[in-house]
This record gives sequence, C-alpha cells and structure tokens, in this order.
Amino acid sequence: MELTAVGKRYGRGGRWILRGVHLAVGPGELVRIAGANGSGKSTLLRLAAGIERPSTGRVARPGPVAYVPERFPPALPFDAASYLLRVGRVHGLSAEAARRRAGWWLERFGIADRAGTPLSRLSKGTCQKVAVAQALIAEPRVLLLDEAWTGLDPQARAVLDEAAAERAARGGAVLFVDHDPTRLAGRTGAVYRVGADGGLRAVEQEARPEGGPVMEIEVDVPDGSPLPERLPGAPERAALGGTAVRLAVSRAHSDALLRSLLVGRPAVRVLAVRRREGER
Ligand SMILES: Nc1ncnc2c1ncn2[C@@H]1O[C@H](COP(=O)(O)OP(=O)(O)OP(=O)(O)O)[C@@H](O)[C@H]1O
Repeated sequence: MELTAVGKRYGRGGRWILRGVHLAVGPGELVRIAGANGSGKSTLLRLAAGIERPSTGRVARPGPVAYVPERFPPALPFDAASYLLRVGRVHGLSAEAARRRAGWWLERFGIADRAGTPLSRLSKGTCQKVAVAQALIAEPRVLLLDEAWTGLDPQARAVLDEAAAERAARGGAVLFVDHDPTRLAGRTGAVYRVGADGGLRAVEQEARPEGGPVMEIEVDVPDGSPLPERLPGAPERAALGGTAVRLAVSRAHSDALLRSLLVGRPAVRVLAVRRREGER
C-alpha cells in the first residue's frame, strides 16, 4: 500500500491536515503512526482505507483493505455472528467459510456466548472485539488499525497483538495508530509521526525505549552490500572494519532484528550476539 505526495484538508480554505505525505507499507511490514491528538492520524488511516479521498496526491492499494475505525458504529441492525458472516461474504468468503471464521474469532476473543446478541446491546468492549474480528475475518492483504486496542481487556489486546503479527508474517501490510510506544515494539519495522505542519516523519526508535538492556549483534556482509535502511528497532550501526557491522538495539527488538537479518537481503553471517558491556 502506498501514499504518494498525499495532502488532505477538509473543505476549501481549510487547514492542511496532511501535506506531502509519502508512505509505503510493503508485504510483511508492520508500521506504526504516532502523533499528538488531532494531528491527523485517523485522517491518514481513512485515506489509506479509501473512506476519504486525498485533496492532492495518490493512494494505491494492492487489493481490498480491512479497517478497524477509531469509532465502530454499533447501531447496525445485526447480531454479532450475522454481522461477521456478512462481512466475510462481502470479502468473498463462502457462507460456510464465513460462518466458520466468524465462530472462530468470536471464540478467540472469548465472546462466543454473545454471538446472537444485537450489536446495539453489546458492551463497549465486546463491540470493540467485534470491530476487530470483522477486520481479521477475511485475512486481508492490508490491515489498518486505528487505536484498535483501546477498550479491549488485556487478554483481547494480546490476541490482537498476535493477530496483527500473524497477518504480517503471512505477507500482509499492517498500518496501525496507537499511542503506546511499546505496542508491537519488537515487531514494528518503522514508526512515523504526523507533525503539526501535516508532514510525516520517521521516528528514530530509541535503542532502549523501555529502559531495558541493549543487545549487540555483529554481522558480516560477505558481498559488502549495505544493510537495509529500515530494520526492526532502528538499531545503532557501527562499522567494524572489512565487511563487518555491529548493530545495537533494545532487547525488545533484538529477536525481530535477528530474524529480519537472517531472512532478508543482503545475506549476512552472524558473528556474535551479546548483551552490551556495562549492562547489568
Ligand atoms: N470530517 C471532518 N471534517 C472536518 N474536519 C475534520 C474531519 N475529520 C477530522 N477533522 C479534523 O482534522 C484534524 C485531524 O483529525 P484526526 O481525527 O485525523 O486526528 P487524530 O490524530 O486521529 O486525533 P486523535 O489522536 O485525537 O484521534 C482535527 O483537527 C479534526 O478536527
């Protein structure tokens, strides 16, 4: 999914909420959008979802997207199960597959006993689970989550963490807004912030966002190619002479970084993985 030179303002003469935004989220990537309240994060996701049209620029999607809006309309005249079934059908699932997956997600979120309850009578938290389930049911290639964890209980938040990571692991592009910098921290490839001027800037993820230990990973790149610009945890880099490089990253990101080095390009040989000296 890609936004190219995207600008957005509501109405002529309105202020530019977003300006000159370039953003690409490729298959297998998890990207977080941060920013102050009212900065335009939800606007960005609505543009990505195709619910709003950009005032300038282009938005390209590889196929249908699934989207959890900041506010889910519970006033739809369905019960939870038949709503999920309908969403599944809209996404091209057979009735049987849609029914099976609806049941599975209701089960996974621990709300199977609410399957027959009208959405309008569900509690806010249960409704949020349905909002999340409708986005996951069709295993979308693009998944957009606008503060989708808000209102979920800790167990359901963990299910959503897993589901988002699973989607990316299976080649989905996942773009999410969340205020918690530790949300999917070890799995997120990049973080961008919407600024007051409407611009989108990459946030250098700190080497130790949780104040935890820093891991050093030393790799050799036999063909001497540069490592990708974007790596999980935005590690600090130091040349070690020859074609070897030392990467320093928080413990929370080190597994994801190693995985991405081992499966990505250029091919690397891991020389050492250790906790940074002086760390307790
Ligand atoms: N449909 C609309 N019509 C006019 N203005 C709008 C509309 N939607 C959003 N805005 C304005 O655009 C700005 C950005 O809103 P948006 O909801 O995208 O911000 P946000 O970063 O998601 O905020 P929050 O963190 O509070 O959810 C705000 O000033 C908001 O009032």
